[in-house]
Amino acid sequence: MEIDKAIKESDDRRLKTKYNNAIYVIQRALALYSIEELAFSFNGGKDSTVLLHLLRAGYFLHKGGQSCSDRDLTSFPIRTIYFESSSAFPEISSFTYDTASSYGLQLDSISSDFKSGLENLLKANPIKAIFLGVRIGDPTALGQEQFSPSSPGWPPFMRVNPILDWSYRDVWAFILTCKVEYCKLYDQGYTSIGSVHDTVPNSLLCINDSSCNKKFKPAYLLADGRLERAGRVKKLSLSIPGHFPVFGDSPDSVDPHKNGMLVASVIAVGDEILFGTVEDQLGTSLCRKLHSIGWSVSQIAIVQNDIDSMAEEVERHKSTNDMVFIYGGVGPLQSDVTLAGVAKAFGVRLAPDEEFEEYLRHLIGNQCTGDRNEMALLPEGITELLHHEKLPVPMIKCQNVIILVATNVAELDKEWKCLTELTKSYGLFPMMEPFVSKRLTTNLLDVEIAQPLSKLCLEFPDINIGVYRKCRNGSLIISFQGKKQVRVDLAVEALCNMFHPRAFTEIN
Ligand SMILES: Cc1cc2nc3c(=O)[nH]c(=O)nc-3n(C[C@H](O)[C@H](O)[C@H](O)COP(=O)(O)O)c2cc1C
Ligand SMILES: Nc1ncnc2c1ncn2[C@@H]1O[C@H](COP(=O)(O)OP(=O)(O)OP(=O)(O)O)[C@@H](O)[C@H]1O
Ligand SMILES: [Mg+2]
Repeated sequence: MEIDKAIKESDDRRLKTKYNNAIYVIQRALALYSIEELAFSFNGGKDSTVLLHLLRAGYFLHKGGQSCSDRDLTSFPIRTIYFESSSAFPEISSFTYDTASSYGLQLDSISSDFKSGLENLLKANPIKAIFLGVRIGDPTALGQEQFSPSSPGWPPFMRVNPILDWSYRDVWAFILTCKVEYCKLYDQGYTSIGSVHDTVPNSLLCINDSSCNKKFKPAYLLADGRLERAGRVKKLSLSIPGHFPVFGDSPDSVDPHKNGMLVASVIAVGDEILFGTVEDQLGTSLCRKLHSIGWSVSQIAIVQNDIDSMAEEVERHKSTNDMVFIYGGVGPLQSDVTLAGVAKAFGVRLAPDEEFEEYLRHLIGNQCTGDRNEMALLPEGITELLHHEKLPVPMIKCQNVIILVATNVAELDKEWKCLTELTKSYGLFPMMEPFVSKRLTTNLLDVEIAQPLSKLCLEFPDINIGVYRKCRNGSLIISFQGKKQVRVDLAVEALCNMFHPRAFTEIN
């Protein structure tokens, strides 16, 4: 069997381990179910292409056919299902059909949606388990194991995921080592393929030539596999945390989300802040930075070094804010609970991350007394590492939660600069229209201005009007913050018109 031979002859130890594990899962499935009870979900994508070859190898080895050649396997007995769609790329469809015919697959093309297609399939056939090319990191892989029953509400079958623990790099290592054919779209910059409506070439592979024509490098050259879905076109939607809207023009409500405003929150982690031993300066600095890119901040929370408290806080913040920034509690100490708290909030495990381990290897070399693998544990399937050449360790992004490693303001300044540069290249989060502000000072009493200000707030819901004083008996300072200069000016003018001409003085 050529595949098995190619892997055995390769000196890529990691690939051999991944291959052996996948073959083990396939052989378990072949032992547990009869051939008629199994199906393979194939759609011509790179992951299902890898799975096809693993299944052929696994079936072969299961049959004890070590000495057979590829050509002996002219037909493959596991029923193959393809959910055909009119919005699939023609290259994907034709690759699927061509591959099916080259490898003698019994292809069932299903033109209904996944759920009803599966219902009919299961009614008409004794199928009990379906092989899928799902990998950790795919949005649909959350919470799945190598054998996972279908979700509630889906027809009952076992999902078998032999390549669940494979990374993007592993997939390409397999394809290139075994020299198997793949859909040509992957040579044109596509790195993960959905429908024609939601997939474009991955801009991280773009090469601009002298004639300004866009060209793309092949998918296997993508350096950071976590960004394989960067070519999936995002569906913008208002009011959903983590989904970034385009800034709206007509603010008409006090809810910042409804105003098209993006809202962040900040979580500081550390008993030392709560003991009062250490003064938190990063929170204030971060608010200022977020404000400078037009984001509003809903809350700064300080959390003790405790996984459950951390998880509860993250869970609350991530569902009500577009972005959550966390600092503190990252490292190898027993008090460093941030990553475990984030993993718990998302309901995923902490798992060793090969790439993060590589960073640690460079950073701490042989000084590590514990298992570096254990130190490189990150929330599984939801983590992106945000590398920047100026940072020794990447920042960590888990969906709409960004974990910063800064421990003081100077480090935060540097990290923020890197973050905004990365944002410009990869669109981590949008830079919004900056706020404009005006401040007035007055010797009027708070009881005198309380009512007029309440009225003003109702009249200008798009302007944040705040009042504070620097000492109990000092003058009042009134601040106006908004996105449109003309609205801020109008609010200021409206307030001034309610009192005598010299009641307010503008300050910087
Ligand atoms: C054979 C098969 C079985 C599936 N089983 C489930 C399931 O049990 N639960 C579920 O939520 N989605 C299931 N899905 C849907 C996938 O999780 C996912 O939505 C789909 O593969 C790709 O989705 P997209 O085209 O919306 O990106 C299944 C899909 C296929 C092809
Ligand atoms: N239309 C479909 N028909 C049959 N199986 C499908 C279909 N869409 C998805 N699948 C199954 O779900 C798996 C995961 O889909 P996913 O899109 O993540 O991977 P892929 O299509 O193989 O590769 P890529 O990530 O490059 O698109 C596939 O490997 C395949 O097993
Ligand atoms: Mg796909």
